[in-house]
Amino acid sequence: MNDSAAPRTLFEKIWDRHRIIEREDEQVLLFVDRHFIHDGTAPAFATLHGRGMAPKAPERIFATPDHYVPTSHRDVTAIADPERRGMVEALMRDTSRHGITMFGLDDRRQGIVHVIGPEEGLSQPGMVIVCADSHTSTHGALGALAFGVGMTETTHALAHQSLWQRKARSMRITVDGPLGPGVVAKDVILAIIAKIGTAGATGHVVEYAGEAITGLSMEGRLTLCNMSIEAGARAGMVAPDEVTYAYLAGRPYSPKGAEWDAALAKWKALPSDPGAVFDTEVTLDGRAIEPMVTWGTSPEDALPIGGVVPDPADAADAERRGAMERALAYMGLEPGMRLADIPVDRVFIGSCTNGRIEDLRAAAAVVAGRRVPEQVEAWVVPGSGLVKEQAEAEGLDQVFKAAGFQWREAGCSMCLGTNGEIARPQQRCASTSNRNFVGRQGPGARTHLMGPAMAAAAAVTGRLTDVRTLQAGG
Ligand SMILES: CC(C)[C@H](C(=O)O)[C@@H](O)C(=O)O
Ligand code: SF4
Repeated sequence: MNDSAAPRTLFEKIWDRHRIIEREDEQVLLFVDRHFIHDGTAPAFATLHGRGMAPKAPERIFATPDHYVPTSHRDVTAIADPERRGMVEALMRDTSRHGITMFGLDDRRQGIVHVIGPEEGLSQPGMVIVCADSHTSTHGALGALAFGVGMTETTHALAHQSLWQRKARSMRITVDGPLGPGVVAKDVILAIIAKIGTAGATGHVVEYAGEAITGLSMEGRLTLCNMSIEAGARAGMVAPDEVTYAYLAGRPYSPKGAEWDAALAKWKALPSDPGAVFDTEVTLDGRAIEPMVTWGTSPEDALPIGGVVPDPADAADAERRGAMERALAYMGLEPGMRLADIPVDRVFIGSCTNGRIEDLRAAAAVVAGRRVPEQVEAWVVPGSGLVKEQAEAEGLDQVFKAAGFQWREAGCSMCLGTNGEIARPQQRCASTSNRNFVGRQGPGARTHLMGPAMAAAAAVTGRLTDVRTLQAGG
């Protein structure tokens, strides 16, 4: 406990509460409240078993298969590729051997690990949360310190329910508001990364603040924190507030009754104190943010949809010019082309960035009464089985299917394509995921990142489109 009077940040408060011991080299052993695992975690269990060890606190570990699962069916034994089937089966074996809660393919709660943690109420304010996955930053939206770890650290976390960490620097990104009509969390985070770059937050834990942030729903905050890692941050977080508490109330693993009241009292003490000092401060004007799309092969290659493909000749230096030239060659784009003239072949609405119910509602609102042109293949992949169920209860699946979309089962799917669901070489995909790297959605596949309503607009027009032109007409 640290009761010192010096004002502290949210990050510092969580850090102080979880320190066990500190080494001479300043590494701190941190207690881990929650450990999420997915179907890529088998190597950590293999190491553990090789040493004759077992997880220390199986009740703090929660598992779901997401990266290797098909979204065309739910039958593990029918996964044709033996390696992919093996990854899912390994998770089933490892979790059942150690009594770890598993949301398997036969469970309606299965889904992308970063969707189901918040959805189940497992991710809570003030927690330290880890997972062998870079987008663990997502859970910071609840006011937790959540970060991705490698396989060695995962093994350590399984064995000891703690982790050696060096304290990161703190950064506050303040986005003043309000946001304009049609501008969503995805646009905010793409605008932030376009401004500070993919290394802009390296070595930092980011706290997002300002009217544009506090005005976001919990789902918007999850989208925002999800992509913190694309700015190089160790973690991203939003201070817990009434939005957070309303989201968590009544979720399956949220505290109940007197425990809820006690938790709430603790959570309310978490937000950064007035006068708390951050190592780095960044400010953006939320009113100036417009619907964004990426044109290149890095999340920082993002521009407002009203813009044109940039000219490498205008680059600040030779290195940037080279990178832009390579990106444009890969993307098959010419400088000066209007972004809104770029045709798409595929549309992917899903992922841990934008596969939640509000994302599907926003997309369906644009799709309703419209049709996907024949040459476009459009998919909706709900982030979890419960998101899918909710969407179906609201009739959203019918809206998508009537427009010509495929309505799929939950998983990572085309975000990364480790389950085999990829775009073909040179196919251009409007995608609500978080990475547009070379080959990310398949060898030679070209990814344009954007928000869910923007992806829906691309689906029904067959090209990148300013969604506001469709929304204005109702
Ligand atoms: C497979 C996994 C380790 C990886 C990650 O760490 O993020 C994946 O989820 C991704 O999005 O690229
Ligand atoms: S949806 Fe994409 S970004 Fe998220 S965990 Fe899966 S592969 Fe990674």
